[in-house]
Amino acid sequence: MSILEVQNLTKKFGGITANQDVSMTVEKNSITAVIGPNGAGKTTFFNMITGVYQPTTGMILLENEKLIGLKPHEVSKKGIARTFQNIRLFSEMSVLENVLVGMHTHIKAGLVGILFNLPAIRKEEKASEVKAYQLLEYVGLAPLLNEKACNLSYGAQRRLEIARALAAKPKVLLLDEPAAGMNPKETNELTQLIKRIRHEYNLTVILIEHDMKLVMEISEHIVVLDHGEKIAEGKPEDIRNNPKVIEAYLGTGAVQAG
Ligand SMILES: Nc1ncnc2c1ncn2[C@@H]1O[C@H](COP(=O)(O)OP(=O)(O)OP(=O)(O)O)[C@@H](O)[C@H]1O
Repeated sequence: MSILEVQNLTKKFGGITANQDVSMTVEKNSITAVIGPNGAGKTTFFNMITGVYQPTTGMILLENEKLIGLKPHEVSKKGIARTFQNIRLFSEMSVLENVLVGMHTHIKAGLVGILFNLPAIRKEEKASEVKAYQLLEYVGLAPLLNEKACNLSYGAQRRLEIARALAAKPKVLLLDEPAAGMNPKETNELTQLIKRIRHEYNLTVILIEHDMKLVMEISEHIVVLDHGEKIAEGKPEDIRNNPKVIEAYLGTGAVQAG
């Protein structure tokens, strides 16, 4: 059963066509990778799904509901969370506070309740802290809950971003280059974490990633973009041997030459 339908997405920035007529169907509870050379249009594609950019043309449906026209926080409320290529944590805030920020879409307290410190609000805050702590335990960061985010190692910051995204209780989680800058050990831990999250949070995961080992190990479905267009899609074994894909990565003539 599909959860996300992307139909004929095109995005133009003036004379540049960043995405041209890109379609994709994402199965519920699956892991899909979006790959392609630098500048292929991958981040633009994520930005359209998450409401950062509106497509020039095309349609996006989450469980048959249209997402076109929604702002990023509205898309998040519908159930799509993401992490960013360049880590976007609140660096001066604690690890726990960063996760609490991710929960704000689900906290019911109104301004009046917060201002007057009502008991019901205090109870809700306490419950949020417990949930945030559980998420930190899950990603292995509980011992560091009071540490400033900027003091964490690179790999730990990426895991914190994932915990913060999970705090929004998403149905679909988009990860933009989650392994960028990680060493092989951290990448391996991340791979296991993504696999666990998918099962235990009943999530659908879509990731942009340049680390092909991770992509091939983790994905059930791969979509390949080049110059803004989808040039291939399929299972890892099909993509690995697809001449168009090899050519896109290695340059024209590579397939014939190889
Ligand atoms: N806001 C923007 N204004 C103008 N052009 C843009 C904008 N965002 C992206 N582009 C252009 O769209 C094209 C696709 O960029 P995009 O960042 O989506 O590629 P990418 O596949 O994510 O690249 P990378 O792997 O290097 O992150 C590029 O030519 C880029 O310069």
